Amino acid sequence: MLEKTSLPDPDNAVVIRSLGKQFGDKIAVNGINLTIPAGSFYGFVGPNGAGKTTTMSMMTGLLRPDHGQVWVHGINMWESPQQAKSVLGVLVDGAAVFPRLTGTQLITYSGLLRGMDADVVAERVPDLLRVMDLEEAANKMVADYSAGMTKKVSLAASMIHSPQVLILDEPFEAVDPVSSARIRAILNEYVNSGGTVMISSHVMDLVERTCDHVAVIDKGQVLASGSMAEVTDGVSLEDRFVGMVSSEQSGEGLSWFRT
Ligand SMILES: Nc1ncnc2c1ncn2[C@@H]1O[C@H](COP(=O)(O)OP(=O)(O)OP(=O)(O)O)[C@@H](O)[C@H]1O
Repeated sequence: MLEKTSLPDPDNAVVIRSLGKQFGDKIAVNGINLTIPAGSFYGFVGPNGAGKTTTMSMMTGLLRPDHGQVWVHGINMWESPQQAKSVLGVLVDGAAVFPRLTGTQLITYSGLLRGMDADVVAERVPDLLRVMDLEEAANKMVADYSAGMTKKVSLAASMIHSPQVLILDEPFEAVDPVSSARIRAILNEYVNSGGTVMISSHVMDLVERTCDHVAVIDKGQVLASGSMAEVTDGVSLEDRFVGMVSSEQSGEGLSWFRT
């Protein structure tokens, strides 16, 4: 179910063609093609080390690909990075969080660095702190936040400028179920209003319930992509995922791990 190569269409939120990255001998991403339709809630799944973070880092201009191209709403990421990045909100593993800022400062500076009007930023910051349930921690340093709180403040920072496309690497990891449900409701509203969201996750049930499109990758290659119905083809995403990925992997149990 690999997608056909086509010219980038600005109506698509993101188009990726032949994207590749190698670290030493390790081919992390091996010629990925993906098309993310505008207005879709797109899940990106794959086992540990499959190449999700590397792909998302290249899609968002944080990591230069060895080869291949990325267009965001028709703008070439690596030819016009500033223009392409202006339509993106990004949460990617390993990106700097500036732990000595407070939550309020982190979200505020994210908006100001995006060139937003200070009054608009000041209006939006309390809204974001409220929906992320971070009001009480607003004036604490991010260094003192829990893992889930850090995830939520980073997510708020990625949303402050109301971008056209959100690329979120594991946005719900370590986030409690109440916050997770609230954030998903906000992202759903955003998608219903025409925004595009791509999330990576290991929680198949969450991806199946939340996303309308999905891509499965393993060993740096796309195994399947398309609408959720096309990819799952009548079985659960978890069964489909395990079926696809385990047929690629071999391995026996631990014969010595017994009581
Ligand atoms: N900076 C780096 N230097 C060397 N190898 C790297 C680097 N970044 C990633 N890799 C390797 O590239 C492969 C893909 O890693 P990546 O982080 O993209 O996977 P992932 O799908 O996001 O995994 P996970 O689900 O565990 O977060 C892995 O084998 C990883 O060890």
